[in-house]
Amino acid sequence: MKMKKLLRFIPFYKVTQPISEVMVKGLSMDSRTTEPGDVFICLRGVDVDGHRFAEDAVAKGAVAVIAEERVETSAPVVLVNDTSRALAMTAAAFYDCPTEHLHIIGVTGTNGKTTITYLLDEIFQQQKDRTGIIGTIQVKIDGETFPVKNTTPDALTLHKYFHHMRKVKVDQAIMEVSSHALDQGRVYGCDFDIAIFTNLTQDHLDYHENFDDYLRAKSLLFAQLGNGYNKQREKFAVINKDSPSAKKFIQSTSQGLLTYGIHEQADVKAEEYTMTETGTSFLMTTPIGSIRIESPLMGIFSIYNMLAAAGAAILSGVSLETIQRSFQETKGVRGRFEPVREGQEFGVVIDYAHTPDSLKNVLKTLRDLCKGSICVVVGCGGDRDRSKRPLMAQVSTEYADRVIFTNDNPRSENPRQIFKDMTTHLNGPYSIIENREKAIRHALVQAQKGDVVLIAGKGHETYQEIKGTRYHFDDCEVAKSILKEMKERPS
Ligand SMILES: CC(=O)N[C@H]1[C@@H](OP(=O)(O)OP(=O)(O)OC[C@H]2O[C@@H](n3ccc(=O)[nH]c3=O)[C@H](O)[C@@H]2O)O[C@H](CO)[C@@H](O)[C@@H]1O[C@H](C)C(=O)N[C@@H](C)C(=O)N[C@H](CCC(=O)O)C(=O)O
Ligand SMILES: Nc1ncnc2c1ncn2[C@@H]1O[C@H](COP(=O)(O)OP(=O)(O)OP(=O)(O)O)[C@@H](O)[C@H]1O
Ligand SMILES: N[C@H](CCC[C@H](N)C(=O)O)C(=O)O
Ligand SMILES: [Mg+2]
Repeated sequence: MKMKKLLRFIPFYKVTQPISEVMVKGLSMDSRTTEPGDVFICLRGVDVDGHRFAEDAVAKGAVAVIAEERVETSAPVVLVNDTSRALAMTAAAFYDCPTEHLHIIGVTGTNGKTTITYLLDEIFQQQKDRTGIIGTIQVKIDGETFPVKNTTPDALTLHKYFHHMRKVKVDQAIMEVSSHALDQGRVYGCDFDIAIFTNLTQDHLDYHENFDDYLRAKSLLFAQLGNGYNKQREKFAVINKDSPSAKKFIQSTSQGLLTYGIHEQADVKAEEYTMTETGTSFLMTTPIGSIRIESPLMGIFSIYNMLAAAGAAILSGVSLETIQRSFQETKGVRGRFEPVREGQEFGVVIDYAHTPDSLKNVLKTLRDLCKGSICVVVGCGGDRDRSKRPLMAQVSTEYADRVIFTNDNPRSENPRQIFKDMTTHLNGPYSIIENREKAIRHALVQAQKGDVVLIAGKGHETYQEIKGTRYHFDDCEVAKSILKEMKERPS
């Protein structure tokens, strides 16, 4: 592709050398993986400034550099005012604007994003649509899976996946949009057709300065709705009306609106809901009619997730009967309220709750269902929001009968410091067993008939990151093997 064509969506830029003869084979934002013929884009990162690596990239064969300031290099430099946006715009140009041709649903909010994307995946697959999912667990395009580094990939990787989705004729692209991604412009220029807001509670205050900044980042998805290249299709925001932040999200968009909720007046609403040990039941009222939903998914938070998914599905033309069937047959999502059954007389649940609000929701749900006592095994991630640690610890002692604090992913931090942050002002009994396997074993061995053990925080994760190394660790696998051992050698 000609350099000029690559730059066609960037409204104005300056060049240090003529670029009319420059031919581009690819794009790179990382000098460590730059290949001959690439254009290197210098991003101002959270940790380092990519401008420092322009020369390295050119030495590796980059034919031009896109930067915000002059950099010492023999290759032509294109000067722009914002390289994050330039990355998104050149990625769109290079991959021939895939988002313009795809029907894309974006989901944002503190909790529920992964679950909603999988609920939508199941709904669309009921009607034999081809789907593409991008999110925390993996990228899955028409059944083919790819591992992920981030919940929302950088703009370049994202456009590669969108391009692939277009090639394999995906009907519905469904993706999670994190606040980091919105703040860093990873989805800038993506032409979302539907944007879903789940809820906003505390998380990521290590990255965002305060709650308002976190809210502002999340609301960018709605503020940017309709800014894409395709003006033909109507865009919609799907908003949880029961969230205290609903009004701010509604105000941030000028596009179509569909609301959902349980308590407030909303377009898609759950009424007459009941919970049992086998799931949830409610009457779902919608602009196209009412239908009874029976689902194996547990907890009020699951009803919210179903309402959000139903809202987006209705806007995408799916019938209520298809939605009903899908919610009834759902397999749930890996690591989200996932039961582990090895014939034991007590319940074991694996859940990805790693925020105060999600932990509270899951524990409250268990409290409503469990006749015995509840034991929680939980920790807090290192190099992440420190201020959520005491809150998660407090929720644990408040809603569980037995509390075992253990390692999550300590990352570069000393686990003792994490436990200290969790427990300094904590009332109520708890124990600390640093080794996660030992903590799970302790909880399972102590459990009595009718009790429930909740293993929280890591859900689907298959690793534990300690001091820069990722060791294989899978809560479900560990719990299963201990339960099997207990069955074979009862004490
Ligand atoms: C803190 C954070 O968000 N970091 C993200 C960010 O990286 P960064 O800005 O720190 O990059 P950097 O290391 O400073 O480098 C700046 C630039 O220099 C380049 N570079 C760097 C070194 C070098 O030798 N050569 C070189 O060219 C880099 O490629 C980059 O372009 O941009 C990268 C590309 O998009 C992300 O992969 C990376 O995510 C890291 C791995 C991360 O852990 N992020 C988490 C916090 C995150 O984003 N989480 C959300 C989900 C949260 C949730 O919902 O719970 C997510 O979407 O995953
Ligand atoms: N609607 C909801 N409201 C509150 N908590 C929820 C909701 N849905 C799920 N949860 C809780 O949050 C946990 C994470 O759910 P899920 O993975 O769907 O969220 P996410 O937004 O994708 O999280 P992440 O930001 O880590 O990717 C679940 O395991 C459950 O405990
Ligand atoms: N997307 C979240 C996941 C947290 C999961 C938890 N297990 C942890 O490692 O803190 C984050 O990166 O903050
Ligand atoms: Mg997720």
